[in-house]
Amino acid sequence: MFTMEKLTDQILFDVIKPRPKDSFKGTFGKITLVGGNKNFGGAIIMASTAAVCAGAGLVTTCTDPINASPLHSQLPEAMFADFNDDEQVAKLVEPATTVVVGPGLGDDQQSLHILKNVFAHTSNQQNVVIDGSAITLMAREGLSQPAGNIIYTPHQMEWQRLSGIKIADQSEERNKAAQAKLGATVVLKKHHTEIYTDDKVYQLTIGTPAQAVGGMGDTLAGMVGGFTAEFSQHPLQAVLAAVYAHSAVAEQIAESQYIVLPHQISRALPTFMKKMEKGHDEDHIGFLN
Ligand SMILES: NC(=O)C1=CN([C@@H]2O[C@H](COP(=O)(O)OP(=O)(O)OC[C@H]3O[C@@H](n4cnc5c(N)ncnc54)[C@H](O)[C@@H]3O)[C@@H](O)[C@H]2O)[C@@H](O)CC1
Ligand SMILES: Nc1ncnc2c1ncn2[C@@H]1O[C@H](COP(=O)(O)OP(=O)(O)O)[C@@H](O)[C@H]1O
Ligand SMILES: [Mg+2]
Repeated sequence: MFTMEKLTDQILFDVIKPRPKDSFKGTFGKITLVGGNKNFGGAIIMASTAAVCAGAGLVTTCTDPINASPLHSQLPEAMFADFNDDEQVAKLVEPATTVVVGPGLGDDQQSLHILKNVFAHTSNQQNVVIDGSAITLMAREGLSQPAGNIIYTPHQMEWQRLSGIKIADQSEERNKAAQAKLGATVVLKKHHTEIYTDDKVYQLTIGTPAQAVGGMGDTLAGMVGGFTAEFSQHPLQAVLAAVYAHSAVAEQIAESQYIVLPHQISRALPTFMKKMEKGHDEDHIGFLN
């Protein structure tokens, strides 16, 4: 059987490198995020903020039009599209390095229609991060997995819905078997998140209950999206680094705060990543200091 490999900060140094001088925004990937219905606009805004702050080159957010102004007031770097416009969404999904679908999408008929449209336009060259409502809808409606390098980011209940394994029965063996059936990467979120891949199972050994705040997973989905778009040569490493960085930054913030607001992680990322690009030689004790 597989033994879990514990993730260390080495994954950050492996993935986060100085940017090449001869580069432009296109070098760092295009990401299209789809989600945020009338009630859950915050979820897709948090995911988009994470993607921008993680360094994705071009970020487009497909969401309910009611969220356009809040999105732009929080995050002028992101472009907006109406998620009800099937043709426009298709045009934004097709060329993306990474697609993130699900944060705040909701689970009604409109949400399902939007999800099916996204799934119809992904391709195998892309990373497709499937989170939140998109996982719940896939499970409920029995949707087939779309084309792409698929990365699911379920919490334990979403994983129960998708895999059929009850939370109490979610052992490493059962989870691995379910992952193999899907042929996708599964980031099973909980205290000490586990990442199931074709070859190995990884475990996060950092992270804090100060992260138990709504929007924390939406932020992770945006970071996973941002990292896979930006560090697209090594998508699996990028996923692992995003998961590690998310909790490493949270732990630092939690040293002086009782809870961590998800957007604070995103806003701390540019400074955090600057420290990481210098590699192991530098004194990196206290990532945010
Ligand atoms: N500001 C916003 O707009 C927010 C929107 N959100 C969106 O709301 C939608 C529904 O997601 P939810 O996760 O809230 O609801 P779900 O109904 O999908 O999952 C929550 C249920 O799962 C159970 N559960 C068991 N183990 C759990 C675990 N380890 N972590 C979390 N829940 C666990 C909970 O008790 C609860 O019954 C998603 O699209 C999500 O992205 C949430 O992210 C909250 C913030
Ligand atoms: N007690 C905890 N310890 C460590 N991490 C936690 C804890 N509680 C929640 N988290 C993290 O917070 C995130 C919650 O994700 P999720 O439930 O999808 O949130 P949301 O959908 O509200 O954004 C996951 O990354 C999870 O690992
Ligand atoms: Mg979630």
